Amino acid sequence: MQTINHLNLLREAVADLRKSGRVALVPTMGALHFGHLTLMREARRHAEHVVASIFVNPRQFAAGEDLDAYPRQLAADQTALESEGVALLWAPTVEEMYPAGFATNVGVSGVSEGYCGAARPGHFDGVATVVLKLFNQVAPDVALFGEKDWQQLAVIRRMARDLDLTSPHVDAIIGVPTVREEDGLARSSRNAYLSAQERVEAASLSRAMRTAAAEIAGGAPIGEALARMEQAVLAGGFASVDYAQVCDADTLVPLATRGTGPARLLAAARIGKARLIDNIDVPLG
Ligand SMILES: Nc1ncnc2c1ncn2[C@@H]1O[C@H](COP(=O)(O)OP(=O)(O)OP(=O)(O)O)[C@@H](O)[C@H]1O
Ligand SMILES: CC(C)(CO)[C@@H](O)C(=O)[O-]
Ligand code: BAL
Repeated sequence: MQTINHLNLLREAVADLRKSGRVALVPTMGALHFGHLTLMREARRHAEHVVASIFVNPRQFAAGEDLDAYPRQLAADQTALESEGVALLWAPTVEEMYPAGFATNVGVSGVSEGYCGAARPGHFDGVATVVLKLFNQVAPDVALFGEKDWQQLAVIRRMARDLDLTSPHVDAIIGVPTVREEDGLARSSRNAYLSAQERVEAASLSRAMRTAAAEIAGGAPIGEALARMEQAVLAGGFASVDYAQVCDADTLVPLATRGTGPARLLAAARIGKARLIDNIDVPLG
């Protein structure tokens, strides 16, 4: 596996790969875990060559967030990617991604607003800007993202439709189901912030979400099920719940009552130094 830090070298290397097949892009911020590696494996089912990127994107961290503390472990990540058969790692510096004078911002209205967009001002502009740059830099045939970041996936899909990011750039944005620990906790680089006790308590989020989704599917009023869920998450050891909401799975418009289309329960909650997010399907009753 080649690790590349300069855009001109990236373009040459990707052009070489393209001679012998399709290229899949898997963008990450590093500190790789089994969720990421699942994305790499899935990518290999869609293309002959996998390009992974590792870039801790300053523009998607709001003021006062964990940009400096975010785990960085390039050598271990390289070993893991190599063993997954990744062809090329794109690991630009901040200066390479955002040269002096950089002045463009990509904003996606609607789906970016609310939920994590409300709690993290500017976050999804930062995500959309860097993902559009990554698409232009790599020009992949397909790109893969995790459903763990459901709102992020909705933002990227909206941007791809709106900005005509179709072949030969990106003709497929593929969402990969959330990979979980045995106790249900969604795998996340930020789980590394948890103490041993917080790690045990953190499972209460997905547990309470499963209960709420089942209650709603069984006919319970959404507001009441969410109120019980919040109580359970706080009793389980979380300090606060940023949001807990049932919404239309595609548009993310909040639902007060369960309709007939796909619905998703989205939540974010804080425990210790970590702010964890999760989402699950709300099945039709
Ligand atoms: N548990 C998981 N299952 C499936 N995909 C995942 C999982 N965790 C992360 N991903 C996906 O991997 C890609 C890179 O994510 P990222 O590097 O931010 O990792 P992360 O674990 O989500 O970190 P963070 O703690 O910052 O949320 C994203 O598309 C994300 O949705
Ligand atoms: C998509 C992404 C790599 C953009 O920086 C990031 O938001 C992430 O890791 O989910
Ligand atoms: N996994 C989403 C990236 C972020 O939280 O900034």
